[in-house]
Amino acid sequence: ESNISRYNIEFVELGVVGLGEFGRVTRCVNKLDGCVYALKRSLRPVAGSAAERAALTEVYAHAALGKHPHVVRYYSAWAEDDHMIIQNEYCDGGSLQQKIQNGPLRESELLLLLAHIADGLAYIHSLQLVHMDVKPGNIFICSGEGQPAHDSDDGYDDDEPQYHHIYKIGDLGHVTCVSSPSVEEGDCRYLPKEVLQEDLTQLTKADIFAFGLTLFEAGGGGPLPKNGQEWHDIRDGKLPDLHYLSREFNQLLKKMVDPDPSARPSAARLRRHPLLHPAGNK
Ligand SMILES: Cn1cc(CCO)c2c3c(c(-c4ccccc4Cl)cc21)C(=O)NC3=O
Repeated sequence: ESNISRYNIEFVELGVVGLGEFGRVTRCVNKLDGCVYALKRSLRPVAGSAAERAALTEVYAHAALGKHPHVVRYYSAWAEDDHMIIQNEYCDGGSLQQKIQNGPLRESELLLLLAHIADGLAYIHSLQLVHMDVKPGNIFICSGEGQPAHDSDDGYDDDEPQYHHIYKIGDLGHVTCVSSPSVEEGDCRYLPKEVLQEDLTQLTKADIFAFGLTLFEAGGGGPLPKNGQEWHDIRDGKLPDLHYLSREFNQLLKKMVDPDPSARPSAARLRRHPLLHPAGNK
């Protein structure tokens, strides 16, 4: 282990924000620009392995996706000491999975999540790419704290930080192109039946399915089954109602997880959904 690593030269570790078989994610400040980043450090995958392809796909996807307000931003990636390191935007509000652990989101919050992630997915799909691992653990929250939402002379006291958090899609390790012959399956709890059956003809709708179950779980419908009869019931369109949510929202969730991928709304359609434009309903 040489300690002249770029990681140690350019960054100071502030804390660990994630640990897993994938490696470890730390919150680091870059000594040069003074900004805080999330750095994932994982064992360098074996040359020629699926893990190496996934690691390269992740970096290619980040480079191709560039900057978007609802996709976690990529800054750099490098290899050292037998490890792979990717430097991304640090989202200070934790993941949606962590937020759900404190209780389900109310409908107004679910609509913000719907608007932001539909926007991010529409962008990814517009580049002929698909995420393939949409789930609460891969959606991160930026508090957006401090940026005054108003200009200075509108009567709001400026020292009051404005809280309006932003949801972003992260972890592009399963990204592939819509016409890809091969797919690295994501988390089976969010996987639609057609992908399991190797029907890869409508991959953007697999992201919509996973996003529908993500919203269902965020609305208190979890925990989701990994297999068995309950898993199949959901794929047969039997998604339980969430009684404290509106009928329209429940109908939308059912459309997003429809057994027929063609019946699911595209991300672009979701962005225009009446639930997101109440004024238009009058
Ligand atoms: C576990 N974990 C916790 C966080 C911080 C949430 O407040 C986190 C982040 C990322 C990632 C991440 C995911 C996949 C690939 C690379 C990274 Cl850095 C993982 C993260 C990432 O890209 N940006 C993050 O904030």
